[in-house]
Amino acid sequence: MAVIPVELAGREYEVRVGHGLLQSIATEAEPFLRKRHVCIVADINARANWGDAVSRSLELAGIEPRWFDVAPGEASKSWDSLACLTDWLLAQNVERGDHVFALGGGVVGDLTGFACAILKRGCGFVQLPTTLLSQVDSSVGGKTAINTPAGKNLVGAFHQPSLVLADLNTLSTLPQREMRAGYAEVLKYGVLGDRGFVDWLEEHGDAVLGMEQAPLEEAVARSVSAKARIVAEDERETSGARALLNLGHTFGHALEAETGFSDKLLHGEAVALGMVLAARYSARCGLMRGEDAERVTHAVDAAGLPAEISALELACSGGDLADHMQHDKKMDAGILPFILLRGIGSAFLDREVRLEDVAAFLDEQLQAH
Ligand SMILES: NC(=O)c1ccc[n+]([C@@H]2O[C@H](COP(=O)([O-])OP(=O)(O)OC[C@H]3O[C@@H](n4cnc5c(N)ncnc54)[C@H](O)[C@@H]3O)[C@@H](O)[C@H]2O)c1
Ligand SMILES: O=C(O)C(=O)C[C@@H](O)[C@H](O)[C@H](O)COP(=O)(O)O
Ligand SMILES: [Zn+2]
Repeated sequence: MAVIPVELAGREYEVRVGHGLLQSIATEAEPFLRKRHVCIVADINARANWGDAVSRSLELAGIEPRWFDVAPGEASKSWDSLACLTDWLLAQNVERGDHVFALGGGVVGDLTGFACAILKRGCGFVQLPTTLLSQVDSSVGGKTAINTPAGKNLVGAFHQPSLVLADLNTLSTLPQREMRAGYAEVLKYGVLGDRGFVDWLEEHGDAVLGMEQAPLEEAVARSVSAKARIVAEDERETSGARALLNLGHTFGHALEAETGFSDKLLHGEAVALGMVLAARYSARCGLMRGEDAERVTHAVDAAGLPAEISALELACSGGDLADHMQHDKKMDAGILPFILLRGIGSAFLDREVRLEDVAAFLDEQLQAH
């Protein structure tokens, strides 16, 4: 098992990455189980596959699990779900000192984390991520949110979990498409700040996607360590360091909005395509060599992720996509900083980008091929 600390000003929590953590959850999470029952917010597919293991461990320790089911999909990151969940948590008499557990992917983690941020002005929570994406990214760092019709994650809070248990066994039931989507965020850590990790993924990516034990554990642990380092440096995305984790997301969130947060494009797929667009735009601006942009495109394509926006056959213009970007949370005094690349492993925040130029670039990309 790998144990990665997330060190914040004055506090710290652990991300544990390993096999079989859920079947000993009562021991792993013992300090956060202070009553004879615990509230668990669960994605229904995660619960169907892994709920019994969790229940068994808790019940053996004399703790009753109380379940709140969440339907799969982005639609659950909504005001309606948040209202139902907070009402249910209140009905369970959750107190500020209690911990609510989130079992599932990023949707359940983001929704539960936000509910816990506002419940009685803040109660504890523990992340039990069951998708590759949530293990390497969303369960760590305390960004919690729901979507609104105006865009992605537009209402939320920073609220850190007290513990993250990433049980790699849970990935054995994850559909391959979801594995690939999570792999996009793994690749992101390399492209934004660790060229050596990109080299490693080029060699071991297939083994990671094939869920071979050692490479999978290494990929998850390296990703979590990269995220923990950045979050420790800039917990609330104020200095610019954390904004680099948004590589591919300015494009990606616009694509998710344009496709209605639907299954047509999963978050990880949008990020993969967004990374390709950020790399190509960087090359077009003369910031990065064209061959490095091609290398990013190839890494995305080789993982079975979408690399060409034209293939989505969107009925929109570059300007429409740029309009979605107006809601981006990085927008500052009318300027939207973009995360661009000087090379693989060298992302930076560019405040000089003109949205009209991005729109023109996207028009070219929408028509290419
Ligand atoms: N807070 C953050 O820092 C952060 C970071 C990255 C992404 N996100 C958010 O995370 C969300 C995407 O998360 P995701 O990719 O985990 O998607 P998800 O939560 O929608 O889960 C993906 C699918 O996998 C199923 N599933 C989950 N675990 C399973 C398992 N073990 N076996 C079988 N099926 C399982 C779910 O039912 C769902 O259909 C997006 O909303 C994104 O915005 C947040
Ligand atoms: O943790 C972060 O910081 C990230 O940016 C991680 C992203 O992968 C994640 O999708 C995040 O939710 C996007 O943040 P947002 O602030 O653009 O909503
Ligand atoms: Zn993301």
